Amino acid sequence: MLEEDMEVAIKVVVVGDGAVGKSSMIQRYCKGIFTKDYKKTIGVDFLERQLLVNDEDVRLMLWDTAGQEEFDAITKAYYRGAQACVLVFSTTDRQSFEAIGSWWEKVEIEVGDIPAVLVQNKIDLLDDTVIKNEEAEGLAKKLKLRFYRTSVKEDLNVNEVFKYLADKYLQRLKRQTAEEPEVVHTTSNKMGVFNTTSSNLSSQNSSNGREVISLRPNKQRTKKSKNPFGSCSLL
Ligand SMILES: Nc1nc2c(ncn2[C@@H]2O[C@H](COP(=O)(O)OP(=O)(O)OP(=O)(O)O)[C@@H](O)[C@H]2O)c(=O)[nH]1
Repeated sequence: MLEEDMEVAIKVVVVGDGAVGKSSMIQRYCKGIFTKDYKKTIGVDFLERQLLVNDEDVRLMLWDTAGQEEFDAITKAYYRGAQACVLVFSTTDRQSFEAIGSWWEKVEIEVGDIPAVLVQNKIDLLDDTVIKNEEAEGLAKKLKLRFYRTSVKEDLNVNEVFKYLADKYLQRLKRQTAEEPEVVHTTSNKMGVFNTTSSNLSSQNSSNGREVISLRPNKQRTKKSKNPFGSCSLL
C-alpha cells in the first residue's frame, strides 16, 4: 500500500495522427459518450477520471493532443511531465500506423521511458483494415509495448487500456518508493504521488535543469466520488 492519505495522479498523454480517435477515446472513457462527428483538436484538451486500482485511488489526467503536425510545437510542450502514454493508430489509416515510431520518439525525447501502450483503434472497421495483425503485433514487440485493439465506437477495450497503464504506473511507483522510502515523490517526468493541497508544495531545480516538485501527504482526504464520470471535467 502507498501512504494512506495520498492520491496518485497520473498525467497521461494520448498521441497519434489526426482522426485516429484520440479525442473520442478520452471522451468515451471520461464521459461514456461517442460522437460520429470529427472535430479536429486544436492544440491540447484535458479530461480526468478517477479509478480504483488494487485498492488504490488513482486519478488519471488525460491529455488529448492534436494529431496534426502544424500543432507539434504546442503539443510537445504538454508532453513534459507525462507519466504514461497511449500511442494510437487507426485500423483504416496506414499512415497513422507508420507514424507510431515517430510519435513515440517525440514523447521519449521529452519525458524518457514511461509506461506506454500501443492501441489500434476502430476495430469495428476490421473488414476495411489496411494493417495486418502480424504487422501491428510486430511493432508492439519492437517497441516493447503492450498492444490493445479497441473500438471506441463499440466501447471495446477502452477501459482496459487505461486500467493497464494505471496499474503499470503504480507498480513502478511502488518499486521506486520501496527503493527510496524517504522520497515520496520524484523528479521531472518521473513518478508522482500528488496531493491536492498546495501548502506543502515546494519546488527546486534538479540537476538536469528540470523542475522538481516535492509533495507531501495530504492529511485531509477529499471524499471519493462513487460515480466514475462524476469527476470528469473539461478545462
Ligand atoms: N468507426 C469508428 N469511428 C471512430 C472510432 N473512434 C473514433 N471514430 C471517429 O473517427 C473520427 C475522428 O475521431 P477523433 O476522436 O476526433 O480523432 P482525433 O485522433 O482526436 O483527431 P485529431 O483531433 O485531429 O488529432 C470521428 O469521426 C470519430 O467519430 C471507432 O472506434 N470506430
